Amino acid sequence: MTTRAGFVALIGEPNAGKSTLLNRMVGAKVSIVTHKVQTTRARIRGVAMAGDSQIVFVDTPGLFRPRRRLDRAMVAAAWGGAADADVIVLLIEAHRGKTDGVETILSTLTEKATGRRVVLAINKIDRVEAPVLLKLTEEMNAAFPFERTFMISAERGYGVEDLRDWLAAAMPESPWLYPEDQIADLPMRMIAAEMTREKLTLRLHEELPYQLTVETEHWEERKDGSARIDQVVYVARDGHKGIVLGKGGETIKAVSKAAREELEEFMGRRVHLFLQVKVRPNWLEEAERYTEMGLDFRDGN
Ligand SMILES: Nc1nc2c(ncn2[C@@H]2O[C@H](COP(=O)(O)OP(=O)(O)OP(=O)(O)O)[C@@H](O)[C@H]2O)c(=O)[nH]1
Repeated sequence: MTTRAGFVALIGEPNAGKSTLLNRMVGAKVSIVTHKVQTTRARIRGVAMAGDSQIVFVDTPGLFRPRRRLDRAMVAAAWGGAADADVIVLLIEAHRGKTDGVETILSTLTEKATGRRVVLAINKIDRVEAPVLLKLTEEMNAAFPFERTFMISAERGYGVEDLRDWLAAAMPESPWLYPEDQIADLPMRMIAAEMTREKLTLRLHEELPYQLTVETEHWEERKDGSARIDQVVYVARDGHKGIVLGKGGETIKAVSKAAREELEEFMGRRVHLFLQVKVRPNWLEEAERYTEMGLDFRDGN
């Protein structure tokens, strides 16, 4: 079996129907959760399986309305995400047509996405007559060389399968990027890890050890409707462990409580959060240090 896997950046103005479309392509559970993510930080919005292809949809938070400095950084990151994607899908609304917002996106695409695979999806076709749709298609294709144009109604499901199948075939040959049994809760796992990381940052400020990462290792749905979440905070050195734990475990306890409260609010149910701090040295850096000392670490000398 030849498997395919890759990244798709779904871009468009707010309200274009991105969440609705993802719902259709990925499955309700994931998108309901990720709808709120639009305004947060997680990059992966959902993973769709189609035949032997795995399509990973990446988020473009705050792409077109940069207000504050943070937003501008996010826009840059979002474009980074779009530019790295195997395919970019621009979603527009049939009845609103080529708005100012769409024109801004088109000029950014022209500037940053030349040579990329970009397709157009005109959504909400249930709201317009055929001639309007044809005129819009012409107008859009005159403005940018889209590889394909899809006409869809995300809400009613028209044309969504065609788009998904096309994307599936457009993915590069590759092993799957995520194990199938993790796909459903992958975005939630990442969001949960981000929340803990944010609480650590808030608490430690500049003391926050570099190379600190948070991973959600285990996620268990309990019969009583609550979730048990186990996370590991990885630090690069033993000394960093003490900083994260704090005196008598004070810091990690406060972080855990704050993260749990935010998760409970986000998920609308009870959460049991367990944090562990582990040292995971940066092997590459270690290897380089050894190499500098004349030892070839990688050969096991
Ligand atoms: N008529 C019609 N309405 C649609 C269609 N697809 C989405 N909508 C509606 O458009 C609105 C916006 O859809 P969302 O999926 O929330 O849009 P979004 O792009 O994710 O919005 P943001 O999260 O704000 O960026 C909702 O009220 C949807 O019900 C469609 O095919 N036809």
